[in-house]
Amino acid sequence: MAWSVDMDVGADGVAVITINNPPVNSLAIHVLLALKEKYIEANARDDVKAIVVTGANGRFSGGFDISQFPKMQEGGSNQGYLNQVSVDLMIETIEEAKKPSVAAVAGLALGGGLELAMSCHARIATPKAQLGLPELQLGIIPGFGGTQRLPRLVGLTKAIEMMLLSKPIASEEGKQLGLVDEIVAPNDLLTAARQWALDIVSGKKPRLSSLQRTDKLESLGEAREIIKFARAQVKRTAPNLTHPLLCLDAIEEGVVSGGYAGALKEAEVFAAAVVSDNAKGLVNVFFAQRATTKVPGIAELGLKPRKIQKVAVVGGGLMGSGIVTALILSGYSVLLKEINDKFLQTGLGRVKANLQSRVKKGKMSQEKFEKTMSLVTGALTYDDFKSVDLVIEAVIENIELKQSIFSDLEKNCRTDCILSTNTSTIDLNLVGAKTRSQDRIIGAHFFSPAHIMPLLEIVRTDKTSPQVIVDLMALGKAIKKTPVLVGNCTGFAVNRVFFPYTMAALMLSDLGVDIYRIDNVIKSWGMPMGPFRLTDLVGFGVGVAVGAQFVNSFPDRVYITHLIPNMLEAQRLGEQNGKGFYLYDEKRKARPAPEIKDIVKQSQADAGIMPNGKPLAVTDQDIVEMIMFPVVNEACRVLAEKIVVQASDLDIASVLGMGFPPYRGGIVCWADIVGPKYIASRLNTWTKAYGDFFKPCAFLEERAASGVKLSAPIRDSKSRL
Ligand SMILES: C[C@H](O)CC(=O)SCCNC(=O)CCNC(=O)[C@H](O)C(C)(C)COP(=O)(O)OP(=O)(O)OC[C@H]1O[C@@H](n2cnc3c(N)ncnc32)[C@H](O)[C@@H]1OP(=O)(O)O
Repeated sequence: MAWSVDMDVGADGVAVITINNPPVNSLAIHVLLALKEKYIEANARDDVKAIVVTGANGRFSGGFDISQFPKMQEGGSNQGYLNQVSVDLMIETIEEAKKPSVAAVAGLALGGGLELAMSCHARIATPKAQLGLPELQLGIIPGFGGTQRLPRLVGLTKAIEMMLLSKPIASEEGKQLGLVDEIVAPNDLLTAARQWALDIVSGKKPRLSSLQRTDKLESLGEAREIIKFARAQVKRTAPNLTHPLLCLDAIEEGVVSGGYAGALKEAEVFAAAVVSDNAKGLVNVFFAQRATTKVPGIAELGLKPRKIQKVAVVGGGLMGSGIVTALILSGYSVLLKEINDKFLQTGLGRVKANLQSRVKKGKMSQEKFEKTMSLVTGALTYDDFKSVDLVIEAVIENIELKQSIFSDLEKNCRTDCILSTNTSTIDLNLVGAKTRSQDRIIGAHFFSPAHIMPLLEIVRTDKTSPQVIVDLMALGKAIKKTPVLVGNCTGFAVNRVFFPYTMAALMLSDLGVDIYRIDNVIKSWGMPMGPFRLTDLVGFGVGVAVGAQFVNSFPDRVYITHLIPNMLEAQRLGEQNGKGFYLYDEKRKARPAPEIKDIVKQSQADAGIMPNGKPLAVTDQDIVEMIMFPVVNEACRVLAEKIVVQASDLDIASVLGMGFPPYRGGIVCWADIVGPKYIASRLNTWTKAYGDFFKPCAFLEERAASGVKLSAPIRDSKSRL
């Protein structure tokens, strides 16, 4: 896209420099260099008294151009001028220039954008501007002086909060804190900024250099305490992350040794953070999230999503009521259909309870609750289905039942109505087998609880029309989900890729490794819960049913254990009845269940796979690898079969669907960082010792041998999509 940095010198002697780099006026290196050039020119020109810097099209700047990070992270380009921006541009060219600068901020001033504004001698903003330093969410730290100037403008406590939480603030709060000097209407922005700049020249307003200020900083002793407290918080809440601590190091250096020394420290730690694995992971997640709707073969068609106004949900169980909740929360009218009044009332009750929990938490007013609830209408027949644009079927996983519902839907809905199913296991071609509407049949696979989990797998068959895909993708976005398009196979993308997660853990238990140790290690590594705690949450009944699907579909690579059936036999159903691998109190807090020792021992004896009958000795790293590498292996199969259109889809799906730690970048990104060669060699070793469950697939072996990343596109295999 065309970019420019333009300068316009007015008769009043103010040079207005405008950054124009759509869509968010990001500060790519070439943009920063052009900005520097304009500043040098403005400072040299006799007809310029002061400078105003602003962004085109109502946005100041979204910060440094994030798309330039991956190349640096792969070593394809060094950081070059990026490391000099803080001193060379922000300090020497802008802040210390003889002519004053004022930032005219509309829309966004994030990251490097806000850092540029803070290098100016004043900031004028529009009421809706958003100001923040969200760099930490990308695994990096502010690198253009933000760690120094923000504490000097708003005080240490608030600055640390804004940085550690990557949380922007609006103009009004900025004004109260001292980050913004004046708020004006958008039409007055440039006039007000020009005037402020001239007032600095004439001495009516002070010329303030943020880096030199100390008036907002706490005393040294107090500042050290605040930083110490923040460090302890980071270590407790994000023990696997180092960049928040690096950020605090830079802040502390500035508080102790002055802003300039702090800026030098910041540049040093910024350079290290940019190439860290956490930054690689989080930057990957940033782009992966935005790439899911750019589907090759569909995006080029230029189809516009049709308007969906009314949706019918068939089935008011846990999933159905969660889906209804997600829809009405985004303002959709919904018909909830059940087979009898009792089930209908239960379903509506669940929707009500979902919303009431928001009211209780203060996230929703009573008035909004009533308005939202009024969007759902109950139905016991298909009489009103002619009025709906989309149906989401969410009944139990029974093929005959789904087939009969879909043939009813075909009879009762308009011919342009989209017919979707929330099935997580059944082949979509079977679901629609008794209809002639295959082109408008599609999977809408929500994750439980559907009104909370952010992922929506959109499953297409080879007959689903592109228009229907575009429509459902748009609906997904409208209800604040990240829609990921996947192909039709057992478990689709997420459940399929993660089925070895539990199986590997079960094998480790049969090998003699303590289940609570396994869960603790996996949790410390970054998953929200270990495989045994997850099994309890999902429930043993569901676990057995889903497990059977995988055993049927992929018999070459399953591990079958007696542990799960034995637990079921002992009436341990998981969270559902308060006892599984853990015991649960009324608040659902889990604690180990010593009484399962015998069940575990029995399973170990039945399996008979412990080396020489003794428990396997493993390190924590072995545990992580023996559980996560089989997951990588299955991800490779999903890539090879083109169940997803791009590796980044699997990354974001693993993060949003399974809670894979985003700072590890998603399953494929992480595997590329660890190295396919290492992963394949470990899997081969375990295959020899424990069988084909671990056997690396052809795709993984091939990529390991060729040195090509797993995430690199596949060129020659037949698509399943
Ligand atoms: C040295 C410095 O300290 C380092 C830095 O400045 S690092 C950058 C710090 N800035 C950020 O983290 C902001 C990141 N961006 C965002 O949070 C959001 O994109 C936003 C709030 C700016 C806009 O959100 P929204 O309007 O919903 O649009 P969104 O879809 O996210 O972005 C629009 C497009 O701009 C791109 N974009 C957004 N910010 C970008 C950035 N800083 N660099 C490059 N591209 C960016 C997105 O990738 C997207 O591209 P696409 O249309 O091709 O997918």
